[in-house]
Amino acid sequence: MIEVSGLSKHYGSKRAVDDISFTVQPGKVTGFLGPNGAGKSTTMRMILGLERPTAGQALVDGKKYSQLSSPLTSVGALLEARAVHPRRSGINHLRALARTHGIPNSRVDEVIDITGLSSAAKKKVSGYSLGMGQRLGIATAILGDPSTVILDEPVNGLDPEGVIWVRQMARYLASQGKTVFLSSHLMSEMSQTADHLIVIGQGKVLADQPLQDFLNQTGDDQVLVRTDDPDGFAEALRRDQVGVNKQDDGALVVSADGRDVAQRAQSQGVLLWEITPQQASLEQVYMSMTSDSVEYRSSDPNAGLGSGAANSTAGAESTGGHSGGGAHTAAQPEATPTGQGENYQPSHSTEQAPWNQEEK
Ligand SMILES: Nc1ncnc2c1ncn2[C@@H]1O[C@H](COP(=O)(O)OP(=O)(O)OP(=O)(O)O)[C@@H](O)[C@H]1O
Repeated sequence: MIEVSGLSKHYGSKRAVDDISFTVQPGKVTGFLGPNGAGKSTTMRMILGLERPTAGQALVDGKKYSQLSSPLTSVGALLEARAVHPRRSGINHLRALARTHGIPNSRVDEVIDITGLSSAAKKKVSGYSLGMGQRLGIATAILGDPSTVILDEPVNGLDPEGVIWVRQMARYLASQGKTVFLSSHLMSEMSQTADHLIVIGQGKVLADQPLQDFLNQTGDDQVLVRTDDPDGFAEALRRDQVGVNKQDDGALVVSADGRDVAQRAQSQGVLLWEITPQQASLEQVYMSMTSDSVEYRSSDPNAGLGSGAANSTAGAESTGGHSGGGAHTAAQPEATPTGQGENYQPSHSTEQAPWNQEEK
């Protein structure tokens, strides 16, 4: 479990993280969501003892990171900084790390298998693709079979297969009772992975609730209706100043609640044979929630095109980029106490590894 209370981080006058409190529960995937610059990485770095808070504290299983006697077996992390020697092979990187905690080489083989790295394990890390680097990062994070796993933007830049793999891995770890804390600025990804969402914007917590509750925060009521006379009904609605959009298949999406639409249809003598409430997409709810806290905004999608210069104001929803600029790779915090191998207790077998199976 992760407990964050009154946590702040100021860089000069910049409040990167501004008095936030939340708890990340075990047995769930908790998505940590926010636009670029919202404060996600800074928060994660404070949880991992890589950044000193200006105020407040972050505890993992009741202790500050620096107080954990065997960090690798308590909390595993994938951060953005590249912490692997490029000329070292993946397997040697893992073995070296394992030795610091008395973790047997058999566990190294196990995580290589779990993460699908077998064919690349003996190759130098410098030759790894982004996806392979992410797999090695996750192998590093789970090496000590920790009860808490923190992944900062783990799907950034991955191909669809890699994205599905990370998703399955996160869900599997949660199903094993682990605390899984995953950051992303991609709503679509979170909607398929997380059970619980913590949304952050400009260093403040904007929402902390189950995914379903988040989804239920629909803004304006909208219903999809079907009728034999979509054009006539749409015209009548527009005359009454009710917003309506006709879809290619003839369905109408009407900005009103179902009862109102049914009454209007009745008064017009129009037969409706479908009325379906429309749930706002996670994207819509998120965009409206964070619209005031986007640090980098591009109002015109064509802005900068043709100038020959790269547009530096990347939109908050850009899928492949990251304000940090670099690829996300493994960063198990290196400053870890050593020689605590007796704490290592793998809790699960790698047989039938679900993350290596095809998504149904
Ligand atoms: N070392 C630092 N010095 C000064 N400002 C910093 C530093 N680290 C982060 N910031 C600023 O703090 C804010 C939060 O940054 P952070 O990287 O935590 O955001 P984020 O939500 O992880 O964003 P992203 O998705 O772009 O990584 C940003 O405005 C960032 O520019």
